[in-house]
Amino acid sequence: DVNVTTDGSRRAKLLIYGSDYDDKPINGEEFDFIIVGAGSAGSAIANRLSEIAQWKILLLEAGYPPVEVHDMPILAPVFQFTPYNWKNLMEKQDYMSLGLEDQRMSWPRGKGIGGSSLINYMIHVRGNRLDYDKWAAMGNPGWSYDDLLPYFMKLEETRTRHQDSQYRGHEGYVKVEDVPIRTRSAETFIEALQQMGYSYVDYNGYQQIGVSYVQATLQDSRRCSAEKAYLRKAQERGNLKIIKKALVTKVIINPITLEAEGVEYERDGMYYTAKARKEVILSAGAFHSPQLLMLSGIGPRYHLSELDIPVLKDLPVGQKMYDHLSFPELVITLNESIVFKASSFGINEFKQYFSNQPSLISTLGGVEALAYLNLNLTNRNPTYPDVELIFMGGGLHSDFGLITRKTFRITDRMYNRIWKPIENENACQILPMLVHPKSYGYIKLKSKDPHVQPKLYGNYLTDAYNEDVRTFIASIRAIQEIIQTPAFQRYNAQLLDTPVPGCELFRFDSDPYWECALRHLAVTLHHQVATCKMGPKYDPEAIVDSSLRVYGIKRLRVADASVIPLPVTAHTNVPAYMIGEKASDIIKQDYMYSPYPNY
Ligand SMILES: Cc1cc2nc3c(=O)[nH]c(=O)nc-3n(C[C@H](O)[C@H](O)[C@H](O)COP(=O)(O)OP(=O)(O)OC[C@H]3O[C@@H](n4cnc5c(N)ncnc54)[C@H](O)[C@@H]3O)c2cc1C
Repeated sequence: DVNVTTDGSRRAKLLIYGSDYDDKPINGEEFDFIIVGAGSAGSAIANRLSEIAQWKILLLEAGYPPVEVHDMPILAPVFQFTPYNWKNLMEKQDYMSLGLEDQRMSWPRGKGIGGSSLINYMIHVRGNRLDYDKWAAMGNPGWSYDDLLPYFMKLEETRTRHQDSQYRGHEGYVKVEDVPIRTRSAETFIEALQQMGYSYVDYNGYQQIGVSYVQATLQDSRRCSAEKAYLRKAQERGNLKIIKKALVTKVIINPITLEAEGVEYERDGMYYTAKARKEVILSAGAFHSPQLLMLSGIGPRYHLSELDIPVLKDLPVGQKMYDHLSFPELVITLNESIVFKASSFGINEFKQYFSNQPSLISTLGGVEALAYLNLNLTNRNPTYPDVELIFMGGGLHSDFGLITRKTFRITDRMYNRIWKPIENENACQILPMLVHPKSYGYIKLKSKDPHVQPKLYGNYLTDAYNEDVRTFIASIRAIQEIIQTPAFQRYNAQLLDTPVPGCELFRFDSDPYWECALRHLAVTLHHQVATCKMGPKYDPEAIVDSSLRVYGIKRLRVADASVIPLPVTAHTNVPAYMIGEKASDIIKQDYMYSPYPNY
C-alpha cells in the first residue's frame, strides 16, 4: 500500500533510497556553520542552530536517509547487515574474542541521516548523577549533573507510565515510551530483583540503582531516531541545508593562522568544498571525528608523521577509548512458555503494528528490562552502579541463530554447541554490561586515504589488577542469585550449563572457567567514547576544552560521543543528544555576545 504512513507526513516512497532530502552538492558556498555527521549529536545541533533564522547551516552526512522499515524496532539488528552500518571490525586481540569469526569483534556504527540512532536498540538511559559530577570534577565547568539536567529534560518527551516527573522532560523532540508488549519472563525478572530487595525505579530519575522495564526511544511504538526527532521539521526551515552521501575528507585549516576555514567532501567520486564563516563542528562519532582530525593534521605527531600527514597540532587524538563490554552467554531455561518465540511471530503482528495496536514488531530486538547493581567492587558508593543487567525475554536462539548472533560474529561452532540445542526451548537471557571498565583501547589511522576505515583496538580485559574480569564474574554470581529467587524458581529456572567450547578444561562455574568464557564470547554493546576527550588544558589527554573547542585550532569544535571523557552508566545515545543540545547553547551564547568569540 503506497499510502501507508507512520506519521501522516511521509509515504512509502521512502522505501526508495534518498527520495527525501533531495539535495544537490554545492561547491565553494559559504555557510555560518558546517556540521559534519547527521548522527545523534549532529542532528540535535543542526536543529538548534537553525533556530537562529539569520544563520545559514550546512549538515554533511556520508550515508543515506532512513527508509520506512527503520521505524520497526524489532528489526534493529538487521540494519547491521545493510549500508546503514560502517561495518568496522576490531583489530585482533590476543586472548580475546576466541569464539568470534576471525577473532574479530564487530564494531558497528550508523551511517545515514540519523547516524547510529538509525540502527541502535533504542534503550533510553541518561546515566548516573556521579558520572557527570566526575566530568565537572575533572576540570570541565558546566558539565555537572545539576548543570546538565536541564538539557536531559529539554531533549525528551517522556511518556512512560512510571516516571519521576520532576526529573523528566515533557516537551522535547526525543520521545520516550514503554515498549507496548512484555513477556511474563520480564515480569519474573522484575519480581526476582524486588525479592532480592531492589526497588522498582525510574532509572532516569532520582535513583538509578534498582530494576525497571526498559524505557525506549520510541514515538507511537516506532523508532524515534535523531532524523525523526530533530531533522524532519528543521529541514523545512530555509536556513538548513542537508547533503546526503557527502563524505567529508578533511577539515580545511589555514596552516598559518591555524583556523578552520571549511571542509572538503566527496560525493559520487567528485570533490567539493564548503566554507565556514563562523565554525566547523565535527559530529562524526567516536570513530570518525578522531579520524577526520588526524586526516586534517591534528593528532599524535609520531603517528601522523608515519603517514606523511603534515602536523598542524600535536594532540593525543584517539589514544584512549573506553567501551562497554557485555557477555551474551548466560542463558536461563524455564519450564513454561513465558518468553518470546519465533513461532508467535506472523502476519498478524504486522497487521497489529500497522493498525497501531501493541505488536511484537515494537519490541527492542528482545530487550525488555534493565537492572543497575552496585556489587561493591569498582566503587564503594552505594548509589553508583558498577554493572547493568539487560534482560531479554528470548536470546540468540530465538531467531535460530540467523541474525542477532551474526551481528556479534559468534562462530557456527559456538552457536551449534551452546544455542542450537535450545532453539525450541523456553529460554531467556541476562546480559551483564560493565559500566565502568578499567581497560581501554585506542584508534589509529590505517591510511591517509579518507575512504579507508581507521584501525580500532579494544584492548579489553587487560587492566593491571584484572578488575574488569572480577566485576564480570561478580555480576555472573549476582545473576545466579537472581535465578534462585522464588520468582524464577516458580518456573524451575536453570542456568544453561553447556561448557563453552575451548573452556572444557576448567571446572564449570569456577572463576577461571568464566574468565575463559568471557575471553571467548564477550562482545561490545557499541558505546565507544573518549577518542576526542574533553578536559582542561592541563589534562595531557584532552583534545577539546569544556566548550568543545579543539585545543590550538580556531573555529573548530567536536561535539558527539567522542568527547565523553569517562564511560557513563548509560547507553550512549541520550548522552550524545545531551552533548548536541549543550553544544548548541554554548555556540549560541558565544556568538550572541560577540561575532568573534575569544579563543
Ligand atoms: C548497533 C548499535 C546499537 C546501539 N544501541 C544503543 C541503545 O540501545 N541505546 C543507546 O543509548 N545507545 C545505543 N548505541 C549507541 C548510540 O547509538 C551512539 O553512541 C550514538 O548514536 C552516538 O552518537 P554520535 O552523534 O556520537 O554519532 P553517530 O550517531 O554515530 O553519528 C555520526 C554520523 O557521522 C557520519 N559520518 C562519519 N564520518 C563522516 C564523514 N567523514 N563525512 C560525513 N559524515 C560522516 C556517520 O555516517 C554518522 O551518521 C548503539 C550503537 C550501535 C552501533
